[in-house]
Amino acid sequence: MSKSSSRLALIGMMGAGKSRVAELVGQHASVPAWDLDVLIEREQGFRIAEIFQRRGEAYFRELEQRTLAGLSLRPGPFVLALGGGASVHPQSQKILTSHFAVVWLDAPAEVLYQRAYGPDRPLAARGASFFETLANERRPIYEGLADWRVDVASIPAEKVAACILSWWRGAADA
Ligand SMILES: Nc1ncnc2c1ncn2[C@@H]1O[C@H](COP(=O)(O)OP(=O)(O)O)[C@@H](O)[C@H]1O
Ligand SMILES: O=C(O)C1=C[C@@H](OP(=O)(O)O)[C@@H](O)[C@H](O)C1
Ligand SMILES: [Mg+2]
Repeated sequence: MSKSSSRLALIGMMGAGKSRVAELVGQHASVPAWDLDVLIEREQGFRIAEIFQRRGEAYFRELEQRTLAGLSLRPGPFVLALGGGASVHPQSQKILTSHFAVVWLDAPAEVLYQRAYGPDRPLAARGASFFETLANERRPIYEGLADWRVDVASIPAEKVAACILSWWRGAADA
């Protein structure tokens, strides 16, 4: 791989397992695992749903972009779970393309919705039909950014993490 592969970014729709799998990859590879949403919540002192409610989605998207830009300056190795919408911002796409090995966790929208539905995710709370439309809109973006895609529909998070780690090690050696 021509770009740096010492920073690994997990992208994909809500419910794909990015947060859980990043933790597992971090543990198995003995590298730090960061979660963009957690970093934003810590910095802001509010949960994501509260940030959406108080400041709106556009404000949250700027926070995602700024936080990702900050992380891209940190030396690797580390693994980062993005939020599902964090790879939509054009500036974030540039950062991902130039500073990260990018893995897309993919599954059909129905599967992801079942996993994502709940009060913590304001956009999943808008219902299955909105979720599916959003997933279809974002699909080409994830596809364009990904160095590798993994189908997470019917394999457990532990196995997803093992597959990704093995791919990452291969990418680092390439
Ligand atoms: N491969 C998987 N198979 C089944 N459930 C999973 C898998 N990966 C994650 N989950 C579960 O799905 C939910 C969403 O996972 P999470 O890591 O928060 O996803 P994301 O960060 O992509 O939104 C959690 O309850 C998690 O335990
Ligand atoms: O897809 C999105 O727009 C969002 C995904 C969430 O993260 P996960 O993908 O980790 O659930 C979180 O950033 C926020 O609720 C918005
Ligand atoms: Mg997450």
